[in-house]
Amino acid sequence: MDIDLVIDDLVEHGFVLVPQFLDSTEVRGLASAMQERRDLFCQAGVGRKEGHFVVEQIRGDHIYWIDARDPVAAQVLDRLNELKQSLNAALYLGLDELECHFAAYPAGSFYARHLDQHRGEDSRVVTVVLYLNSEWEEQDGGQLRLYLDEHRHLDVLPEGGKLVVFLSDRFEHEVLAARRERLSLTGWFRRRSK
Ligand SMILES: O=C(O)CCC(=O)C(=O)O
Ligand SMILES: [Fe+2]
Repeated sequence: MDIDLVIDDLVEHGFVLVPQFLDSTEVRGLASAMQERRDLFCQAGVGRKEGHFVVEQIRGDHIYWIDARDPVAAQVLDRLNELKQSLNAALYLGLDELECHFAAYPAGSFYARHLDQHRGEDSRVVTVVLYLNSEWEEQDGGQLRLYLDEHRHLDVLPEGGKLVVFLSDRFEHEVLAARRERLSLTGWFRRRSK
């Protein structure tokens, strides 16, 4: 990964794809570590605090919040934190904490169009999504649909090892239904609270 190119792309477009952030061995390792914890996954909800509900018509994934010290994810968290340092050095974003979870979308489930920033709260600055699906084909579906503007969208196939980075307040996006279980690690670099 050429970090300077990644940052140039992010500055120019507000998003960037890194097709091989992890190699296939790393993807399999992380996916099986994730599967070992499947009993601990909870159905994801929408909204925060009192306004937090499970609504399968909006999102059908199951998630597991990753502790920053969790050895299972140590290597990948190190890599993501390197990316954060570079983003801060180049763009003065003041990114601090990385909040992240594993997500498993059962076949047929999806996440309707949304923005990642919670209403009235702008601490999520940059979204990162890392896919953990070995041998994913076009016909498996499950694309991340990123709405670039009113007229254009980009469909990203959730192929293992691919990282998508985008500005959290800029792009509405959705996850299309897949024909197989779809695995990922999703995170947000948050801004230091003032
Ligand atoms: O898995 C993806 O491609 C995106 C997930 C997402 O939008 C989210 O968790 O907020
Ligand atoms: Fe999202």
